[in-house]
Amino acid sequence: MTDGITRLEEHRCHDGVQGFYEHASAVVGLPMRFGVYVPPQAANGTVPVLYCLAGLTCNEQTFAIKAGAQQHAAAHGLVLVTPDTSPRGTGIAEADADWDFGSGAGFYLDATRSPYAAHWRMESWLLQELPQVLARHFPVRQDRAGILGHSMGGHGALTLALRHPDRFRSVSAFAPISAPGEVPWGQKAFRGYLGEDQAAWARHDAVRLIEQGARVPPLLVDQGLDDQFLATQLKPERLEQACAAAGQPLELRRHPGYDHGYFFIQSFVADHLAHHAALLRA
Ligand SMILES: N[C@@H](CCC(=O)N[C@@H](CS)C(=O)NCC(=O)O)C(=O)O
Repeated sequence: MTDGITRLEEHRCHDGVQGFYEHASAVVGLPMRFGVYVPPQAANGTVPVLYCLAGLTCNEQTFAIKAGAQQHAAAHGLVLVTPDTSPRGTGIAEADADWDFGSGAGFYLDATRSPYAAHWRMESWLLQELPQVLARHFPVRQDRAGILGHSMGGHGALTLALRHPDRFRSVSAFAPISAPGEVPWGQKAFRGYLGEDQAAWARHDAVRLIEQGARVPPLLVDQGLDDQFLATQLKPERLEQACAAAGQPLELRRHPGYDHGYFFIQSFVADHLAHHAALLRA
């Protein structure tokens, strides 16, 4: 333990440090893990922070290991934070039954339904508690935060930014679940975590939030056209329609031949880091 966080691993990486940490989360009521990449520029003072949210079945290591983002964070002087995707070790047997719900599938919201409400408090952890932990232990500028995510994490990046526009200066996504209330992954999660209240679903649905007037800085979204989840779960055209109708700036790039995985992400991650750096360092 070091004043509230446990250091699990640290590795030199592109002249900075990639670490993985755990802290006793009061909000979640369990230990929570996260990765932090500190770029070399942080030796001279605090730098902007970019939260990187991963998808279903992932944890705090997945984006850090597979996306290849550190070299670009080192070039731009950004701290990268990779939170775990759900509480772990909750003792709720049904939470480990499916790969697309429960453990590894927190959907970046606070559950209101039993038994999940006790620990599935990902939004409060990410917005309230984790930033304070980061401020105490890492050289981050609290007033310069961006957020990106992949798939379920893309949903998280879009909805957290739309719900808390004062907190994020830059937003982007890879293959996000754009309209969770309309697709099986999102419907299963919302039913399990929120119940049948459609108004509650809408508060965590990027398309619905934009339709209802929420706005964020210009969005960058990349989507592979050979993504096996494109038509059934992701529906980028719904995001495109909502943004066009609302006047929300969106650059949606469709890439022939790319699938859903991290080889797609690492092919375009440089553009995302540049997008965030331009807005965070301005
Ligand atoms: N387990 C699912 C796939 C889950 C999946 O593709 N997860 C994505 C996020 S939604 C991911 O990033 N997986 C981890 C990886 O590719 O390393 C299946 O078998 O269809």
